[in-house]
Amino acid sequence: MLKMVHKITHVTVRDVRFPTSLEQHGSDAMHTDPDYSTAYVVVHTDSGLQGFGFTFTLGKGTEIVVCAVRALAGLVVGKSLQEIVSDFRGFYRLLSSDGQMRWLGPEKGVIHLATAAVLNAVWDLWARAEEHTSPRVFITCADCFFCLTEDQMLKEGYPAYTTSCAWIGYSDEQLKQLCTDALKSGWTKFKVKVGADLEDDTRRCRLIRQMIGPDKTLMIDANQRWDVSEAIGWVSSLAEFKPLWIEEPTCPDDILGHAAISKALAPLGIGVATGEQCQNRVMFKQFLQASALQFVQIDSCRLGSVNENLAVLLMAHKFKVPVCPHAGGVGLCELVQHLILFDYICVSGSLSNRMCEYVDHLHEHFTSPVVIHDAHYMPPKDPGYSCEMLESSVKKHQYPEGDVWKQHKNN
Ligand SMILES: C[C@H](O)[C@@H](O)CC(=O)C(=O)O
Ligand SMILES: [Mg+2]
Repeated sequence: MLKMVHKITHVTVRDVRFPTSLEQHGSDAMHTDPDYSTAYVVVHTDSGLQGFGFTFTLGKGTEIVVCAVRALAGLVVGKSLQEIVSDFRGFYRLLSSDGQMRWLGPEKGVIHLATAAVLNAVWDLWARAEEHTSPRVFITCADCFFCLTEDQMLKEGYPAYTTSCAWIGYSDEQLKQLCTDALKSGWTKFKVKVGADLEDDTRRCRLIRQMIGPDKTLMIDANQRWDVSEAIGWVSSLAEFKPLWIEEPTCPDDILGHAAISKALAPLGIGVATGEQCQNRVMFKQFLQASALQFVQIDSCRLGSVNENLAVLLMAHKFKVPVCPHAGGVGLCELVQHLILFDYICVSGSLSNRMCEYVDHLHEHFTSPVVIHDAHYMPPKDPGYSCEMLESSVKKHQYPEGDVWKQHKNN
């Protein structure tokens, strides 16, 4: 129950970019020079309470999302938090179904990323107003509270896998060193980027499988590089390394293509995972209906914030398909940990074949960074949705005027 009304007075948005491409962090077969970035939103209220939110992008293009957030801001200013949360579905529709702006989507692309950024900030505001972490707010909303599973999360955390060892632009030496370090820190599940060159993929997968041994888990991620038949052939060639899944084997919109790949790879024991570029819940519904994926990868900033992610969690549960969220980028781990805890505590109650991605970059820029212990996400403790960035980091990385970018231009 909200103690105050919290009327939204204005919304600010900034283009914040990190030059991750310089060291090839985040690189894959399709995104060879990603600069991890956010369109960073602050929702200001008359009570002084603020909500922080963002969506994730790869550098160029963030300015377009910033424009879209500005266009949506008019729908938010003047509303009170109380009004919003008493009909959150109505508020979601207001943002996603504006008579003129919905032509830009609907519920896909830049306008949907902007919707996610604004709604993430509103969820953060709500959780702060309730002085809870977001899972607690979701749990309250869902009217369910399973002490056992919650206690287990507090003690053990939620299982994670790492993608940080094997970005496609990393050398074999780097891969070996990072994998050695990760094994020492207790990681048991590893994702390798593939898809540009089969010989390289074979060498890198062999290297990592040799290092982690036969019992640890390996996943591969092609980031949409192939067509359907190429995907089947390429992944079959890598089957000897026993990947649990092939992620984004082909165009993320090709639902029937994913179904064909799933069918072809099932006898090899390899599942298909996708979702980080799945536009909305309607597409997820069809992926599930067509048995086109075996692992659902929700994304806290691609879908329309918590609202749409909750819908996908429920559908995945109905279809008995495990959810293994996409995270990483900048801030995605911070947000998605809330969603996955909610999924375990209130929806699935299962850890079977489930794990959340973790990427070890840029957490130091957040006021409440994720806590990883023994390859598990430990539940967040600070009130909010963990979206707030350090003001000093925002100023330094704001594009193009931040010191980091001024310096970059001069080099
Ligand atoms: C461009 C991003 O780094 C992308 O490669 C991330 C991704 O596919 C993943 O984390 O999975
Ligand atoms: Mg991926």
